[in-house]
Amino acid sequence: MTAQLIDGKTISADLLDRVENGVKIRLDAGKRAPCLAVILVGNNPASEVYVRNKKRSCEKVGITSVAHDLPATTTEAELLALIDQLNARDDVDGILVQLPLPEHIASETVIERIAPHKDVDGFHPYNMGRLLVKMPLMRPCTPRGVMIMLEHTGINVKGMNAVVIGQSNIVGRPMALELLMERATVTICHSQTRDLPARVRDADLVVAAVGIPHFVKGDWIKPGAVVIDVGINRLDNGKLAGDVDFDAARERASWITPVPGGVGLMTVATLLQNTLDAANRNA
Ligand SMILES: Nc1nc(=O)c2c([nH]1)NC[C@@H]1CN(c3ccc(C(=O)N[C@@H](CCC(=O)O)C(=O)O)cc3)C=[N+]21
Repeated sequence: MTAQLIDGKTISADLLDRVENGVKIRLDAGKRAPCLAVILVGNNPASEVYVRNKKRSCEKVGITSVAHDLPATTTEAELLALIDQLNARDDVDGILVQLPLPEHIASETVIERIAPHKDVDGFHPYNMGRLLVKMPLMRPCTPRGVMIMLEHTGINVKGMNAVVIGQSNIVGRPMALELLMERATVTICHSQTRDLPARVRDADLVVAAVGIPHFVKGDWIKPGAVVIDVGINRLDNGKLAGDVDFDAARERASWITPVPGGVGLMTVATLLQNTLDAANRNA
């Protein structure tokens, strides 16, 4: 069996069209365009690329983006003061602080400072807690994007054995909560999990979010399983690789996401959906 591709390009383009439409509906109703503030501290080249992509996607759908590019020497107090200003502005709907931050800044402190209703990343403990109790407000972009991909593909996770590999705050944990909300039987695996291959072999749905290229081997995949690859790993040859050994996994899975062209594109599109949702709730 060769898996069918879950195509992030098509599905994210579809989502961006829906967001663009949502923006038009606001404008027709005499409301202003949604506005996203993007804060970048320092000059991590990967972060600069991501932030540029976010800006370009905003333009495409008619969302206003305001860039705050700060030097690497910015103090935590200065960053917190900027967030306070943006929190207080009625014309800013979403605030995104690009991660990772320089080491002298505590990202937990920064994330907690963002007003929860402007936290378009969904990383604030308030928003994580809302997801935990099945009252989601702002949902983390990557897991929400994965759920949109599954729905678009017609995959119903109810009753599936879902294995999430990775327990991070930004992907693994909220991914598990999203799948649980749709009544999958969810297992979160991590670096201390015993016999990970055995866990994966039992999975109808695998979400790989480890950050190690080709970490998940093809022969771990149960025949017919759905494979979602969240990994974005830059190899020495400059190419991008996922966390899954794609070529081998593809021979066993029923559906699989490619890298690039998979989940990453959904993350950005979902960020814009979150920004539109925030604007519609706020003003
Ligand atoms: N506050 C914050 N929010 C984030 O959402 C956030 C962040 N910080 N820091 C960095 C990570 C990474 N991230 C990606 C977004 C899009 C692609 C993406 O579009 N990938 C494409 C193209 C990749 C390429 O060609 O470079 C693809 O997979 O096909 C990847 C990774 C968001 N992040």
